[in-house]
Amino acid sequence: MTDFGTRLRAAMDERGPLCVGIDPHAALLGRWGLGDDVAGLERFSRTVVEALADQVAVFKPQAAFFERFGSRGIAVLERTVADARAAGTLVLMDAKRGDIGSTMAAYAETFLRKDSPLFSDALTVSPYLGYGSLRPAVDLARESGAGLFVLALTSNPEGAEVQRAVREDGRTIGATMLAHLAEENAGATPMGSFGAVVGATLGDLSSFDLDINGPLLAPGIGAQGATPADLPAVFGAAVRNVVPNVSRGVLQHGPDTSALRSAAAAFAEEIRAAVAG
Ligand SMILES: O=c1ccn([C@@H]2O[C@H](COP(=O)(O)O)[C@@H](O)[C@H]2O)c(=O)[nH]1
Repeated sequence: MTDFGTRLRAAMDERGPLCVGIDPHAALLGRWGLGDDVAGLERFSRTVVEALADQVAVFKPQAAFFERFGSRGIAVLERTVADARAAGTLVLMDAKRGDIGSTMAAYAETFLRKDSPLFSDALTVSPYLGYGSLRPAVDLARESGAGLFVLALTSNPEGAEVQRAVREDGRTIGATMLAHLAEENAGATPMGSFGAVVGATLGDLSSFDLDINGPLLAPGIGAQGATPADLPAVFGAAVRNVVPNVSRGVLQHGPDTSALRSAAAAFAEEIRAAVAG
């Protein structure tokens, strides 16, 4: 399979970079007139995929909202991933896995082994057991043509306590993660498969080197207060590699398919205008 960085760049060029989250919050299920149950979960996820698959580069299912229903929720997640991929849209599984290396290998098998029912084009991972603990996921992603998004500078205010902590060598933890990713992506064209999560909510990030030759997933637009117009100021020259994520900001317009499509199209247009400068 062509590597994830190449497939993502092609999708971004063709459809624009918007990533829509599939986050079936209980409140959203209620707002859509659905039950907070497995049937509601399935209807919600199906509707989002059918409405938006041709319009977005990436879907980002949030695993937590499926896992809370146990094995039947996981089955819905499997079908959602399969439907999205069959429709030609990339799937970034937001499961934020991270553990000691030997356990990380099992998480990697779940989401990054090609014949797994939850195989996804990319996976979010947490490096806070040490970047090296992610090695089994990096290796399997390379083997499978998949990608990773490593939590570097998250969109929530609490993240700063960890990510902006300064190491003995004077670098912050977040900057260190970005440097690891730049190493993974060295020499890749058109860009590498190993991305960073960097919140769109964070204001000026010019003290960080965001030039990792890989994608930057930017959550925080919409419900968390950031807007597409913020992207150039936050990301500077790296804005070309930004994959902006919107979840509730789009999903709140369902279940009406045309309202979902209009909301996604409006975000996509705002992002296009902001990135074009
Ligand atoms: O730093 C991060 C990393 C991940 N997320 C996830 O993105 C979506 C955001 O949802 P909104 O409804 O658009 O706020 C959600 O799944 C988070 O878990 C993040 O927000 N920040």
